[in-house]
Amino acid sequence: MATNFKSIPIIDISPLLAKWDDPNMAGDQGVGEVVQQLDQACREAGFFYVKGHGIPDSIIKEVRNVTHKFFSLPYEEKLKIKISPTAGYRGYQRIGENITKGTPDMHEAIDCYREVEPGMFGALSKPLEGQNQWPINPSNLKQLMEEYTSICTDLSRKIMRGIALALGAAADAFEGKRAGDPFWVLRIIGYPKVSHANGHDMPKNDIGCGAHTDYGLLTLVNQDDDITALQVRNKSGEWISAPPIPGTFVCNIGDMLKILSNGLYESTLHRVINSSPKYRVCVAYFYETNFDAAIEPLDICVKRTGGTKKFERAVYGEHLVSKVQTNFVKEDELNS
Ligand SMILES: N=C(N)NCCCC[C@H](N)C(=O)O
Ligand SMILES: O=C(O)CCC(=O)C(=O)O
Ligand SMILES: [Fe+2]
Repeated sequence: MATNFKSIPIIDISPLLAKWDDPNMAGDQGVGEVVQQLDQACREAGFFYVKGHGIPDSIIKEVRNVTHKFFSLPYEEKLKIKISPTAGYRGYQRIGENITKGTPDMHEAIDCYREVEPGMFGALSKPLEGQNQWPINPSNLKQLMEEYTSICTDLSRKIMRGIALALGAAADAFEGKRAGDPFWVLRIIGYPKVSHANGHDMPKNDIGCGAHTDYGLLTLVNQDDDITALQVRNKSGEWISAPPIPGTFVCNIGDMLKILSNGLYESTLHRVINSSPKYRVCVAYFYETNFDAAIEPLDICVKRTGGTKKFERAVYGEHLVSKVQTNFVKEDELNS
């Protein structure tokens, strides 16, 4: 259950990474300390920073650099990889195209998903079938993002082992049928700088991304290191900033982990407001369960929360598809 946290904890996960594959990891003192910190962060905020993750700073920065380059291209250029339902909802969306709780978000983005081959999960995965649409410019964007995705997948799998232990489950609780073959989402996002019409601050809407929760297990946020824009809601409704801390990722838990933990951990509401005079980018990687996993509270978590299941079983792929299909639908279309 979220608390009235005022800041977001920083966790050095290097002891966990050193032992993630060791059958005796649960008994290791260093791992134990990381697990305890993960548990506290997930209970109190649902958000934490990780350092000691081992991913070279050069890759993290290059990912943001190419993102800046792509978004600075002319509009016609970006539209060459335009998102559409027939492209499996993959590709470029212009500012205001993504909608959160009925309001257009002031961001542009490239949405990428793990490849879904025709018929892979039957009707369930049909809307997302297709391959990612990559721009020709910057020429290294595709290769870099693919490499980055695979690095983030490995890192997330290891962090999830720590989170499994934090819940009192076996280290491999999120492998096998739950998340042994994890789905992933990558969002390459750009938030325009605050606009100054007629010398006044008159942004059409200042919300870069409206309040939402993420859909899966764990999100890794790689944000520009000089702009504070991401905000996280605490229990009393205050918005707590998650300022960039160089060398770290901001991590947060998603809806599937809320269900698995039977509410011991919550997927915390967050939003983005870029009120700086600079264009901001963020590359958000989402580590998810297996696409067709039927997710329900873990027995150990049900026990620890009084013996009653608080959530119905949910199929991750259904949750994702229903979100994706409404993210681009305008209010008037919804009501008609
Ligand atoms: N895959 C994830 N988590 N994407 C986050 C986007 C959140 C905004 C979206 N319009 C929404 O309302 O969910
Ligand atoms: O831009 C950010 O810092 C976070 C973006 C986000 O929350 C999302 O895309 O789900
Ligand atoms: Fe998010």
